[in-house]
Amino acid sequence: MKNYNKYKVGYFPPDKPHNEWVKKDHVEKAPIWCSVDLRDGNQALIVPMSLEEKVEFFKYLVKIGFKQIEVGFPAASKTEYQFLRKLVDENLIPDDVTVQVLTQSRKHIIKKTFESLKGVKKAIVHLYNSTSLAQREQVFKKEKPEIIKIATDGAALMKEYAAQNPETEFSFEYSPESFTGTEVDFAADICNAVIDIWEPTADNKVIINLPGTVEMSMPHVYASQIEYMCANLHNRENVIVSLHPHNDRGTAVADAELGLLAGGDRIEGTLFGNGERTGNVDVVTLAMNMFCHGVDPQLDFSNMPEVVETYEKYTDMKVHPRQPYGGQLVFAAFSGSHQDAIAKGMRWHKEKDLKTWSVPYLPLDPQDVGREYEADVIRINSQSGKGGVAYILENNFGYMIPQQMREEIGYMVKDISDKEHKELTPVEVYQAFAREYVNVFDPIDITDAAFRKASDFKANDGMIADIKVRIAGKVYQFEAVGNGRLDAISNALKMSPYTFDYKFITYSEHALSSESSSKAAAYVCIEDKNGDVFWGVGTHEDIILASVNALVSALNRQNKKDHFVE
Ligand SMILES: CC(=O)SCCNC(=O)CCNC(=O)[C@H](O)C(C)(C)COP(=O)(O)OP(=O)(O)OC[C@H]1O[C@@H](n2cnc3c(N)ncnc32)[C@H](O)[C@@H]1OP(=O)(O)O
Ligand SMILES: CC(C)C(=O)C(=O)O
Ligand SMILES: [Mg+2]
Repeated sequence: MKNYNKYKVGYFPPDKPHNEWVKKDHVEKAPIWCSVDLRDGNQALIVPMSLEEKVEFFKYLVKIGFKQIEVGFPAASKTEYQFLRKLVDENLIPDDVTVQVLTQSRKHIIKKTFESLKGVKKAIVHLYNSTSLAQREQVFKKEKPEIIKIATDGAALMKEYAAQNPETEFSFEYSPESFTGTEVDFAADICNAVIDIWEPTADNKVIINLPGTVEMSMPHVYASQIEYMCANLHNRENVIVSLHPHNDRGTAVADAELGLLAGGDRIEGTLFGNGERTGNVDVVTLAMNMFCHGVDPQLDFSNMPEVVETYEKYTDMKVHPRQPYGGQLVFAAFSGSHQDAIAKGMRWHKEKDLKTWSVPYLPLDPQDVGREYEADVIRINSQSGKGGVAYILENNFGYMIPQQMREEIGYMVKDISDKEHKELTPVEVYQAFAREYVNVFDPIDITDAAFRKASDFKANDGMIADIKVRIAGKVYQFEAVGNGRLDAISNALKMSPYTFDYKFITYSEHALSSESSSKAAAYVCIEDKNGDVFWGVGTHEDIILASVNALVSALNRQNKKDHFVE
């Protein structure tokens, strides 16, 4: 590709990173979560949310469990301002939730921001100014001390306004915006200058937010920057280090996870990663990654379909079908070997009554996020296999297909999908199976069967079958003896003028639990003299008649109509 040499690394990692965090292998506790859906997410929408939409989305974020929510940039627009006023005036902010607002470090904007907060019980005021080399040179055209002054002037002003509004419990947050393109020692200097003005205490900590405003490096570099900041911030014990990764390189989640290992305490992100350009870090993925490591994320995504629906409704964005945890297809297995392993894994878990989850190919139990095994997991197309088809027939329709029969049904079903070039629904799978194997009564149909004990028969369970059978349109009556009812029927059928060349290979039966509790299903396999096998399935309220139907189905599959042409 041309022009690669137009680019160079634009970040400044610490000279001697300790990278101690590498020794940890997972995030051990939930961070403080702050949703920025209503601010960073909203400012990136083609049409930002209306006031009513923001109110509804706010309520939903509260329902999920966010305790800190950045509700907007009140100085930006009337809607933003009025939205905050509505939350305050109509008492819509629960006592355990703190709203956060963003402000540039400019006098009139800070003033307006504090006005918008009048009467609120608790609030985080979030101040930012850009600190990167590129922004200093190209946008602000200022040297480092002047950039520090922008931050400290704003910080001092915020302290004044807060003092004038003692009815509100204010917390302060500062972001060296464009942190990832800022020399780490300068980032520490500017943050420390702000911290020194705010003088945090154990009762009133400040938040230093270190944004990956533009994601510029590999995640371990961002984490080493976070480690450096944690080691060099003044009054660290009274500072909450917050991370705000964006996803320009597609690794925001990794930035956040490694950043937490490196000392971060708090995460700012959005549902499904909505936000500027490629988005903010996806809080759903982050939280669910913790969940799948056995850590309570302190956010509730147990009804993921509802989360997706709500997100799509208010942002007018779509959740990608392969979006981790939330996408429509993230639990779906179309391919045969995956289906086989999942079906066996699910059975294993059920039989062993396991308390921890380890089903192959399913890192998460779909039911834990409100998804269903039947509809979401095993799906059938031309890549599917016998295990998947058998799973569908058993779990959706109650047919426990014998092992030896599965491969034949698997190929029959996937051939249909291949020919029609489409996914088959469970009902279509069942219909194909039923059409081909179950109660096939043409050209042979036993219309009447009666049994009586054969008193002179040597075997204890000797039976006589008296059957009426229609074969290719003609009706016959035969009577024969056998060592059981099915054997007697088979022998009676062999009395017909047509040659039926077969021997029994296998027979099995079970109650059909899902279709009807009073029905039974029977499976018969017969083999001709060439070694070709024919399966048939029978269902009936009477288990004996189910087995008769299975035999007749197998015979009909062996002997098509042309067999009976005289
Ligand atoms: C990474 C982020 O997401 S940061 C948040 C970004 N979000 C938004 O900007 C959405 C809301 N913003 C707005 O509605 C508007 O930008 C407002 C109302 C805040 C300000 O509007 P305006 O003053 O008309 O315009 P604008 O934001 O372009 O201001 C640019 C000026 O502010 C300065 N400026 C920009 N950001 C900051 C900052 N954080 N602190 C101090 N000054 C700043 C610029 O250097 C520029 O200065 P100049 O006038 O001397 O050239
Ligand atoms: C305002 C800041 C925190 C921001 O959104 C960013 O840097 O991405
Ligand atoms: Mg951002």
